[in-house]
Amino acid sequence: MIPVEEALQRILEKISALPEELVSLDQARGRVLARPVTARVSHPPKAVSAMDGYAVRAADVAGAPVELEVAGHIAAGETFSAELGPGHAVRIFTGAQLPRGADAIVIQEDTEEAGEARVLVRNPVPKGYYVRPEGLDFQAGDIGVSPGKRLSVRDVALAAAMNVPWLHVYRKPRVAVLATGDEVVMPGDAPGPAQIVSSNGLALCSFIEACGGTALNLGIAPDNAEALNSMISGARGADLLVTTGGASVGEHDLIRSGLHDLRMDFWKIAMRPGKPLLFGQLGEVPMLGLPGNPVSTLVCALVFLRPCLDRMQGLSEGKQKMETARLVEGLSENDRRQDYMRALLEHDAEGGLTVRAAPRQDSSMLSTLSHSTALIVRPPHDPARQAGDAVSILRLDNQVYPM
Ligand SMILES: Nc1nc2c(c(=O)[nH]1)N[C@H]1C(S)=C(S)[C@@H](COP(=O)(O)OP(=O)(O)OC[C@H]3O[C@@H](n4cnc5c(N)ncnc54)[C@H](O)[C@@H]3O)O[C@H]1N2
Ligand code: MOO
Repeated sequence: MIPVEEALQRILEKISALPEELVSLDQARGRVLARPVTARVSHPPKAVSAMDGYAVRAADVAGAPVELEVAGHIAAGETFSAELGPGHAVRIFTGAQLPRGADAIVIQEDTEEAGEARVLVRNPVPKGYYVRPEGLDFQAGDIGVSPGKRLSVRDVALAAAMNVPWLHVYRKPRVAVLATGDEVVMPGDAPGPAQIVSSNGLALCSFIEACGGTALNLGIAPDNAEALNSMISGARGADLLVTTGGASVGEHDLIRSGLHDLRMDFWKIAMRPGKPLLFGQLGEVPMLGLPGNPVSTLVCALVFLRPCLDRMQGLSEGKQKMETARLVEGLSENDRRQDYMRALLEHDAEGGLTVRAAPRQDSSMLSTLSHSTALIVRPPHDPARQAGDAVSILRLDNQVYPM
């Protein structure tokens, strides 16, 4: 059994960033940027008013109250060619460009009409008051978003404002998913008397999509080598193949022994759940063989599949972010497998983070996994722990990237 860290390293050695492609902005959210977003315009392109009111010279209203002559009217989108002379104001609206000579805005609430084309300004305003100077937000040539970032809605908004309608992003990883086993049927089908419903195929597809990949669901292969080889050939051309089930030692477990084109790198790791994990290459396609127990499949997806998807998309992260929490109840000594225990996060009276392991850790129990908010990660041979001891945890609520 090889350690988890070594297994991850050996997997990642075989995974690299996919080529770039160009996408339109409306397809860009959630993709990982491959080249910088560089502003093609400045924002605002010229100084503009931040309020509805009057553009003035601050020096003219220094002795307010004072009356000014209204020399014109500028709405957003209009330009005003004349220069604002001393003793004059121009009626202006939010987003409209300031006339030359104006250096401040008086909001309309602080004015009064004073006859035909005249306005009374009640109070003085400083230079620059309610003026958005040219390039306040960004200047043409500024870098808005740097490569290697997964694009948020805010990044898309910024790229749009920078007038960059197409972005270079890494291609989405295409990941083929094959579930195996005579005992599992597709969700929605009626299970036979000794059958259960397959959760793993759909769970993996949904995990892959949530991590920014495209899942190719190859269905469920029965436990016979011919059908398995035929169905798995559907993964040709994918960037990665993930199987679930059939990875262990039983005579119906065919993933390790029954695949014609498999070149195995390693099998079996010091991890619970997830011991029979397999990694290799099926033809040209890297292949991750996950154990069939549903919790094992998903914990392995978090620990191994997620870093692969990140790397293929050009993200440098990849490593899971560990935190610490104090145990609510003690734990007995760990054996030689790194343990990922399903658990609930809580807070103590002082607001400190605490964690409580689920009473049953059976790797078939999806209900426990679904209700858990964290995994307690215990290294091999971790000694017995008492209530109050600090342990490492992985949060389950923020492991998949925020939408
Ligand atoms: N003698 C031994 N038996 C087992 C060992 C071992 O070392 N020696 N390892 C155990 C461990 S740990 C695990 S994990 C499982 C993994 O076995 P497989 O990867 O071969 O998976 P299966 O045997 O096919 O299935 C295990 C379990 O999961 C259920 N399953 C399978 N596919 C799905 C699916 N798509 N959706 C939901 N549930 C699924 C299946 O019905 C079994 O209950 O092996 C242990 N045995
Ligand atoms: O390692 Mo298995 O994945 O414990 O249940």
